Amino acid sequence: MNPAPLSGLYAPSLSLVTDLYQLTMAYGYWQQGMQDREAVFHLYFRKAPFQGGYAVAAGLALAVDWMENFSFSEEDLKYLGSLRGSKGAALFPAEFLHYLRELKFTCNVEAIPEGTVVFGNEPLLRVQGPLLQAQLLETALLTIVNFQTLIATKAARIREAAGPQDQILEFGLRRAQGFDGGLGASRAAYLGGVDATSNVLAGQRYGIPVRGTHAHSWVMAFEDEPTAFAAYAKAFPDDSVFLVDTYDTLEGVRHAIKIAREMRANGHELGGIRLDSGDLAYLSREARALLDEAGFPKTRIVASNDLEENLITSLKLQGARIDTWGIGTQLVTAYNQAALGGVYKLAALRKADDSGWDFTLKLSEQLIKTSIPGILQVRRYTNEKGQPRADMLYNTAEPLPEQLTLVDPFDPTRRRPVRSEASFKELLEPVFRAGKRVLELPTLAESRAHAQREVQSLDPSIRRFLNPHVYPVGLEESLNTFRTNLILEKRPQRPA
Ligand SMILES: Nc1ncnc2c1ncn2[C@@H]1O[C@H](COP(=O)(O)OP(=O)(O)OP(=O)(O)O)[C@@H](O)[C@H]1O
Ligand SMILES: O=P(O)(O)OC[C@H]1O[C@H](OP(=O)(O)OP(=O)(O)O)[C@H](O)[C@@H]1O
Ligand SMILES: O=C(O)c1cccnc1
Repeated sequence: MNPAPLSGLYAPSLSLVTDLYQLTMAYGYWQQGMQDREAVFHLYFRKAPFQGGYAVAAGLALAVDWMENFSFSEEDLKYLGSLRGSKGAALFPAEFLHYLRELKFTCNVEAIPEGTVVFGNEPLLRVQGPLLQAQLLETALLTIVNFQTLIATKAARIREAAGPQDQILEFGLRRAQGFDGGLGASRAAYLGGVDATSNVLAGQRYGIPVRGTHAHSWVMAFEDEPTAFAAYAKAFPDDSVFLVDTYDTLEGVRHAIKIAREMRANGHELGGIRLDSGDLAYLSREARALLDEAGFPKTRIVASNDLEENLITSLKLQGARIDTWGIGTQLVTAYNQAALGGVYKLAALRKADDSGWDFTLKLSEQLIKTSIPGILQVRRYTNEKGQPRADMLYNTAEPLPEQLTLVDPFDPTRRRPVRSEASFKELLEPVFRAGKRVLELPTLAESRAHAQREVQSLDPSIRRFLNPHVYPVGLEESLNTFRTNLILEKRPQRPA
């Protein structure tokens, strides 16, 4: 299935999904005659979310869709034309609105494919093109990539805790940040490794398998629990999972077994039971024993109730017999980290006389917040098994030296020479050339499979939740020297 647009929820146009300042800057660039100066921006985050050791890149297909549809409709222009400054004059003059009407997307875009594991400071996207256009992409690209990457990473962590065999169902829509948050979260959660969603729109839109059980209200709507189970089994004789905790969980399991026997007599099998409260370790062990004794060793045990990766890990350590995890709130809201702080920074600007590049840098008191100049590529070095060993950021606008050395940008005394025979791949791939898409996008299921391979290829020390090992991401030495000199040049040198 083709990645369908997020558009549609908020018809008719999405090009106004932006912050006002992007448009005021665009007008200013146009007024200055700078609109077509070639610029390079990088989109990257600084720290992996959840105090983890990695992130799973996500959102590219949605970003591509948004960029392909980038244009201002008559309605958009009418609205922009109606905006007034504080003295009552039009914020944007008619000539500029006309310019926006005619504007065609002509940027070059490179991106790291969805599902790839990524680390702090690595550009997930690189946009090169006319300054005004590249600026106008900022907000939407960040909105898409920050949330998708955050949720895909959370899902990958939940997969890590559950292990490769267990089923993971995403149940979060009711707790999501609005319809769009729910839809986007279901997509990213699937990409990051869940098996199915209860979100029907996400199933329709993205081809994600839809699954579910039933609610307490179903049981409460009948005179007793066995009658409710029997009625559900009648409706879905081969697709029933009974929620057993409405009154008394283990009594509920016995009722489920009673109905499962009747189903079997009619040639059907109970799919599973669901536990949604109480001590899930104890109850799942007891439920497993009751089901096994009664001859239902294949009946699955689903658990839900505010679960997340650390709880799953703990339940497994406690010997829980849960094989299917229903995860809602904690996953779709990325409960313990509200947002990924990805940024979009200008890194190069063609000189006004077109004689070459000016590499640009955003200074900060904190070195981690000081940006990296250049037209960057990410090179991933791998070992003989294809496992990532270290990444190198380098400036593609400058020739690479013969002997490559990775330098830790936060501690230049930490350096690693690169063996000349080391295998590597370049992570940023061309997506748009002069506004035309040149990359065939993988399906969501393909990106999901890629994500699982990628996470598995990481050393367990980087995947663990508690104090993960820091994966080495270095600047190529000449880039690091260039950046340090640029920092020294830009930073005011105040006398002591
Ligand atoms: N064995 C366990 N070890 C650690 N945490 C558990 C265990 N069993 C359940 N939990 C978790 O404890 C948290 C608190 O559960 P809580 O007591 O609020 O729910 P409950 O009262 O059993 O059910 P509810 O309030 O939904 O009816 C939940 O996140 C649940 O997943
Ligand atoms: O706990 P989550 O991970 O968010 O998973 C989704 C929850 O949604 C459902 O119940 P709901 O929360 O509507 O009611 P309940 O808490 O009373 O079971 C379901 O039973 C889960 O408990
Ligand atoms: O199908 C389920 O069991 C389900 C769906 C949404 C939320 N909680 C549970």
